[in-house]
Amino acid sequence: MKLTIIGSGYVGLTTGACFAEVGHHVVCVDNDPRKVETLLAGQIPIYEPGLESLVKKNVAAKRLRFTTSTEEGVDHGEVLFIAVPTPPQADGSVDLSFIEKVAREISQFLDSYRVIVDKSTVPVKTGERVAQTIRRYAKPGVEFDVVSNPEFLREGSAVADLMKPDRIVIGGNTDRAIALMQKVYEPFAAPVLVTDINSAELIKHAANSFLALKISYANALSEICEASGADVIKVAEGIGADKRIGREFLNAGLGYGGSCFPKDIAAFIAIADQMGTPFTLLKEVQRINQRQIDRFIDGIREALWVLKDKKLAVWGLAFKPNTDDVRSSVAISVVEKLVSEGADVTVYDPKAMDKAKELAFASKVKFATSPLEAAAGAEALIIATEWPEFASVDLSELRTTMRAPMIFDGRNLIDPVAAADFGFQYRGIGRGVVETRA
Ligand SMILES: NC(=O)C1=CN([C@@H]2O[C@H](COP(=O)(O)OP(=O)(O)OC[C@H]3O[C@@H](n4cnc5c(N)ncnc54)[C@H](O)[C@@H]3O)[C@@H](O)[C@H]2O)C=CC1
Ligand SMILES: O=C(O)[C@H]1O[C@H](OP(=O)(O)OP(=O)(O)OC[C@H]2O[C@@H](n3ccc(=O)[nH]c3=O)[C@H](O)[C@@H]2O)[C@H](O)[C@@H](O)[C@@H]1O
Repeated sequence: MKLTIIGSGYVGLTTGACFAEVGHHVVCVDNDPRKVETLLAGQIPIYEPGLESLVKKNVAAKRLRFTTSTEEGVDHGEVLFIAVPTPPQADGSVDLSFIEKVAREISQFLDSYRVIVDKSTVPVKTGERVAQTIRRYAKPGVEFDVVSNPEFLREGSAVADLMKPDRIVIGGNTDRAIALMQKVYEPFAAPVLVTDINSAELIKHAANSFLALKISYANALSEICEASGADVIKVAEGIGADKRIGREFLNAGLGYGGSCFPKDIAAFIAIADQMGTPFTLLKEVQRINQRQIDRFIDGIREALWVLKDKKLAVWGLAFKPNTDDVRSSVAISVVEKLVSEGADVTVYDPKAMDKAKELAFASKVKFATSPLEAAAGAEALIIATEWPEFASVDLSELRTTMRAPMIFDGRNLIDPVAAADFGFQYRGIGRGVVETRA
């Protein structure tokens, strides 16, 4: 099929490449000329495992191309996917101006039937607004349908998630549009759930909120574990073994971050308020998430006594491993907090340093080229992102290079007993303080 993706970021580019991989002919549109130039030059603007080879292969096979022209995209695709940003506003509600703009742009070039699919994460009832906008600006009589097809991929495993999704949700109001959407997804051999548009939109916010709720549940447990001397990892294993609960997303840590959970939970709260059905449970989820980072910083301050002029190493800047994405990264919030209290911070991340260097905090920290270089002379090490490379650092070398042996492990990455054996004082999340045994 001929498909168009409007917005070629983390979601649009990966989706476009995966659609091309299963045989569709895909045009990816982006209104950022620099991004399109980069893509046309054969480079990938983001780090996502497996994406570069997929893009190159499908560009070479002439199933994937890039343009800045929405007109070309509308002309090409029988189905037009919208994958533009839906950022938060100050009050938590979504800024839908990118979606509205694309709807107007599409309507300008619409000559014959198209399915216009919202893949961006949007509040319930956005589809109705998109249809209304296109109807208002398009030529009279031109036919189209609007569909909601939320995306559930995770950064860091986006290609795998797209190629083998748990489910595909198609929210549509006409058989014609739903049939075309089923054809798009046929090659993926995944379970398809067909719903009305409003339900599909709600599924996305409800799914992300539930995952965030699971994380906050684990984080709330971590506090009781610390107070009682229990181990949150064992508790998570114990409850997660029940299939009705499941072990995934019960990892206590610094709280959820990234470009999606914080904004989507705020957006769901805002739309529920607007509907007159306040979702107060989610406000508690947010509160626990904030409390987790505050407690972590309190723990560092309590252990180190004074933060001013302390030489600290921070491992990890990305909001999670296997990505270079630093948007709303909790790791960066931790660094900013330490810097604001006068600490002398050196940071290292395997993939996210270039993106981090573009942010305001960058001028106030030093960037190292390896985990051990970051830790050289440090009076404490803070682990903020659970990159596998950090788990394999030689603890004996780490001990030798640091000035004082303290590890604050915000992601429970290091084995506390091993750390203690090598002479460290170790503080994880929900696992108490383990004193040095060396
Ligand atoms: N990043 C993720 O893991 C996931 C994101 N989502 C949702 O997908 C949407 C997009 O997110 P990302 O891909 O992360 O954002 P992104 O910022 O990486 O990409 C969006 C792209 O849209 C382009 N764009 C903006 N306005 C445009 C226009 N008028 N015409 C053409 N291109 C335009 C931007 O230049 C940018 O390249 C958001 O609603 C997000 O919540 C959903 C699932 C996963
Ligand atoms: O809507 C979205 O954009 C996406 O948001 C999340 O994906 P993503 O943000 O890429 O990453 P996650 O793996 O979900 O992690 C989000 C945050 O939660 C944290 N997390 C995750 C799991 C856990 O057990 N504990 C925990 O603290 C991570 O460190 C990270 O900061 C969802 O998992 C995707 O299904 C969804 O499509």
